Amino acid sequence: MSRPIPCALTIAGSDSSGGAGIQADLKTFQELKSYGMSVITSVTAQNTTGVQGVHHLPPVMIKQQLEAIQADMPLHALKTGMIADIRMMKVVAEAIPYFQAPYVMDPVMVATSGDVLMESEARFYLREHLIPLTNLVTPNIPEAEMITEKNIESAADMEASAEHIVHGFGAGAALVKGGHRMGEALDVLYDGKKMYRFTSDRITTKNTHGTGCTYSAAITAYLSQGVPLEEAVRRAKVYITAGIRHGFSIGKGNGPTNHWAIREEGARDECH
Ligand SMILES: Nc1ncnc2c1ncn2[C@@H]1O[C@H](COP(=O)(O)OP(=O)(O)OP(=O)(O)O)[C@@H](O)[C@H]1O
Ligand SMILES: Cc1ncc(COP(=O)(O)O)c(N)n1
Repeated sequence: MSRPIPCALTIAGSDSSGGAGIQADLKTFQELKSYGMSVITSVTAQNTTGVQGVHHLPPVMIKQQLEAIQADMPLHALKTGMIADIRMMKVVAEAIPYFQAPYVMDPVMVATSGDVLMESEARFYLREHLIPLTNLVTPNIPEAEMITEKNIESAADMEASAEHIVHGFGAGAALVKGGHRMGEALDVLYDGKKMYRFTSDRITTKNTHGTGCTYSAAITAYLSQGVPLEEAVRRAKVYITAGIRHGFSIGKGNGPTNHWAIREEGARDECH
């Protein structure tokens, strides 16, 4: 019998410049050979310099998109990115259990440019109602600090934060990303039993628009193919590191990562 086609879904905002959000996720799914689907939460007018405008879709339209997929499409893993307010989060929280597929949450709060992408009071809803539904949450350091209300200054603090997100808030696993620290690019994964560290050399570049979206989309793609969590993160780290290394100097601000970079680099394993 032939294997089913791996199907992955992103529930996120649209980035008109194509480097982050829905566009980054679909490019990543495609590159990693999972069939990509999308539920759009908000449309942003955005480029490499920042976010110029945001239009939120009515929650009923988000619900309709989710129902359209539930009614007809197979699904093997899903992720969420930008979900700006509580009304949208409620619709998503109701839908997730019906998919019965691994759920990866990128808790998008603020863009690289500093623009706010989630209402501040929504973070409590996200923490109480969405995090317990996840198989994996992928906060960067400021997001992990926001969730746990504790400062992170060291690698040990990152590990404590990942444990807190799992045991304190009910995430299936937590990947705390160190892109915002100096030194090597260290991420820590805690799966409820074991702690793992993933590191790569820090690349000097300003082209990091969409790194978090792309990384979580790569993890989702691998999970949709049945790859176990730790291995999915390991492979996704290789993918995002290549993407950052070959990022595009386009636009006047922070350029996007390169979603096909892994083809240039081959399967070189760059993370340890
Ligand atoms: N300059 C860099 N060199 C190498 N790896 C990096 C660099 N910046 C970020 N990373 C890696 O990219 C991945 C995304 O991490 P990051 O902390 O940037 O997420 P994020 O802040 O959510 O991303 P975004 O920029 O989309 O908000 C992590 O694996 C991180 O270690
Ligand atoms: C629609 C959308 N979703 C997510 C991000 C975060 O990505 P980044 O932090 O790299 O700007 C973004 N800028 N836009």
